[in-house]
Amino acid sequence: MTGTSDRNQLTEPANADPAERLAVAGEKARVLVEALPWLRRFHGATVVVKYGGNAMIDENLKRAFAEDMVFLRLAGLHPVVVHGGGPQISSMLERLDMPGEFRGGLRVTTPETMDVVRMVLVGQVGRELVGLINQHGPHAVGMSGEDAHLFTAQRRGATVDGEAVDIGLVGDVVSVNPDAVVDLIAGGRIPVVSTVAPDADGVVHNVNADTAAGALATALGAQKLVVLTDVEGLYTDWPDRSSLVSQIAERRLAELLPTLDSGMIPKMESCLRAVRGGVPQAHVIDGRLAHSVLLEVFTSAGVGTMVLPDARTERTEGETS
Ligand SMILES: Nc1ncnc2c1ncn2[C@@H]1O[C@H](COP(=O)(O)OP(=O)(O)O)[C@@H](O)[C@H]1O
Ligand SMILES: CC(=O)N[C@@H](CCC(=O)OP(=O)(O)O)C(=O)O
Repeated sequence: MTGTSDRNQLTEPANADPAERLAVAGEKARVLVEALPWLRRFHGATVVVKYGGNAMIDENLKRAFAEDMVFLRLAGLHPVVVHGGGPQISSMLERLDMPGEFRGGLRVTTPETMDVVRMVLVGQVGRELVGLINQHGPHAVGMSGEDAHLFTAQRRGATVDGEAVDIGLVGDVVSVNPDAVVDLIAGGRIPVVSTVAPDADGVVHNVNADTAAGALATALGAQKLVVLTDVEGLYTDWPDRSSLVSQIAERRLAELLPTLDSGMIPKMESCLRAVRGGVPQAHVIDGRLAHSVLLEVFTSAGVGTMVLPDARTERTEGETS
């Protein structure tokens, strides 16, 4: 392997002396043993992973992400991938010489834009992820919010400077029928979900992928929601780098939400929705770090920011994964 994944591996120089080789082997064993309690705890658990945006444009990171999903599956967990693709949609719109405006963090979606969103998310980004995962075996099956009533959307607007504005065919998820995802999980597959969704009249809407991931995690009764992004986690006083938090209670996050900038809003709303909906823990982690999902699930220190229900924050001192 090359590039980013290499830098994150424990490498052993070919000419290392025996003492050095023993030290490296000991470190590898320590890392494996550290995973033991987390393997036990999350065996059989459903973990919804939102993969998207800027963490999704590097080829090595994409391959590492696919490896992580297969690793989780083979370790006895049930990963469910919900993917975004904002940058990919924007670059396709640019190639087609079509406007690509965002308002209040959401894409203004005309019927013509919606055709491109659907084509890129379902036909391109979803297919590519499925292909990368399936290089390791017949694991991944792609689907969209349109399949088997998975998501029903309701048109929503955006708020800009306190004013409600119309942004076209953009929806919120108002109901989830997770049966098809549950069937795939029961069959040992890894569902890979693209977030376009029909409204009650069958008109397809563009749904923010963070929002959809939180709704799906709740409907599945997932044990974890993991949202990848392009920063280390949540900063309580962005962009002050000393304000990164490793753990935050639901109530404190709700207070903080109105102060967040647009990119972080749907992610933290999604984590809050999941935790309030019964998901025991939700995480925002750095997708620029190869294998960040494995580090989050299987190491005691974890990575990124963990959102917990208020009742659990005091009990989890020293416990992160
Ligand atoms: N409080 C905050 N903590 C962390 N990041 C923040 C915060 N407020 C705004 N951001 C911005 O949100 C961005 C992540 O959102 P976004 O660009 O939509 O992510 P992605 O492309 O990974 O979906 C970060 O790169 C950062 O610039
Ligand atoms: C309504 C809305 O804004 N939808 C998003 C859907 C994709 C997405 O959410 O992608 P990321 O997770 O990569 O940002 C969009 O059109 O860009």
